[in-house]
Amino acid sequence: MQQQSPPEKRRLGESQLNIPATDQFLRCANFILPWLNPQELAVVSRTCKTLSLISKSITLRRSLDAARSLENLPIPFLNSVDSQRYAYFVYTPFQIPASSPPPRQCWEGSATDECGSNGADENPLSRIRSISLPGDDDGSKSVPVSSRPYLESVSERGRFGVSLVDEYGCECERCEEGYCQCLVLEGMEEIANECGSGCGCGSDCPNRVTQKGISVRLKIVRDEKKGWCLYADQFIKKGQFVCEYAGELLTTDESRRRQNIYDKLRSTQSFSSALLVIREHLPSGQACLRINIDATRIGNVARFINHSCDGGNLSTVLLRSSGALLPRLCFFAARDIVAEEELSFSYGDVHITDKKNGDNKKLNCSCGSSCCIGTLPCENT
Ligand SMILES: C[S@@+](CC[C@H](N)C(=O)[O-])C[C@H]1O[C@@H](n2cnc3c(N)ncnc32)[C@H](O)[C@@H]1O
Repeated sequence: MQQQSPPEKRRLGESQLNIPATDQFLRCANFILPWLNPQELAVVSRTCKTLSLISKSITLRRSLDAARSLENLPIPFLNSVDSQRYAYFVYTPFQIPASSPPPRQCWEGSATDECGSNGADENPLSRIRSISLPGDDDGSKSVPVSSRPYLESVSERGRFGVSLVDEYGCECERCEEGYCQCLVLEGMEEIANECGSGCGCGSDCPNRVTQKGISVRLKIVRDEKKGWCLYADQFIKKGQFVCEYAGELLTTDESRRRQNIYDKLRSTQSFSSALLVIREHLPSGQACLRINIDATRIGNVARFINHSCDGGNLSTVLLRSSGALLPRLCFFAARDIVAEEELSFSYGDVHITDKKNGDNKKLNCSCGSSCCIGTLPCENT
């Protein structure tokens, strides 16, 4: 009688058993460790030499790209000041709805290629006259927002985008650079516009400058006084798009709740927050709408842009694209910027005057400009 070959299932099982235990261990470690945060990674690395080596290589690769391959170019961390190799946060190139708790995101070298989903996609917003960026203190800083005819849309850029769509948009098959009805939407004169998901044109439309992601070389450099700072790593021409301020969109109640937590954290440990408040003012001058973007836990490289009392070298533009309901805050070069220059903007011009309660909220400013006031701008959120 002819002997039957063993069933397919059994053969697979046998070949799995043939993988040496060390290989299985390494595969497992390489799969799991990129999902860990720095504290968890440190704990794991103390357990054995192999895990220590894997953790070190993950740390090195993380320091080479803060953007986790989610931008067009890698954005490295450089630190000659202390032992911190990188800042840990979940990366999103776009505004996303608030997420509590923050999702896990695979981060080693190439997040999406090697680890599949990057976690942030598990997470399921006129006229503007001022922006406030509460720092580690309890305050926010108001700055005037300039408006210029630049272009964009969040929703088309992928799964992170907030897709609150209206039906406005051009019907051009191919828009001319700088000329399209989208660039001047009626009743939206205070906000810069660009083509977007409500338009007939495609993603290669020349009037969608900010939809193509970060296209200038940037780096994140550690400073003894200011912490991490965003630097230009190439010449950036005046008017060129640099990046948008991406993070979690919060309700005002939630932004106040988080700011209280951040303030407490700052009083007990070295902690940097990046909660930006954008205020829309009525013609009467009264604030009527605010957009709160928190890049502290989930954000992009804009969270590393520090304050400068002289206004800095970046201008902030509130930008709305056709088809997207909410505007986004985008940074453009306010003048020609040379490589190795720190990127900065003014957090505002409101300073704590309350002598009784204000002192513990005041943060020293180290912008180094000739007009430095000595403390970071702030106001109550
Ligand atoms: C949006 S974060 C900027 C990135 C921050 N340096 C970091 O390490 O994450 C804002 C915080 O950076 C620090 N910072 C910003 N501008 C500064 C300045 N001119 N001088 C000193 N610290 C500054 C403050 O701690 C502030 O609360």
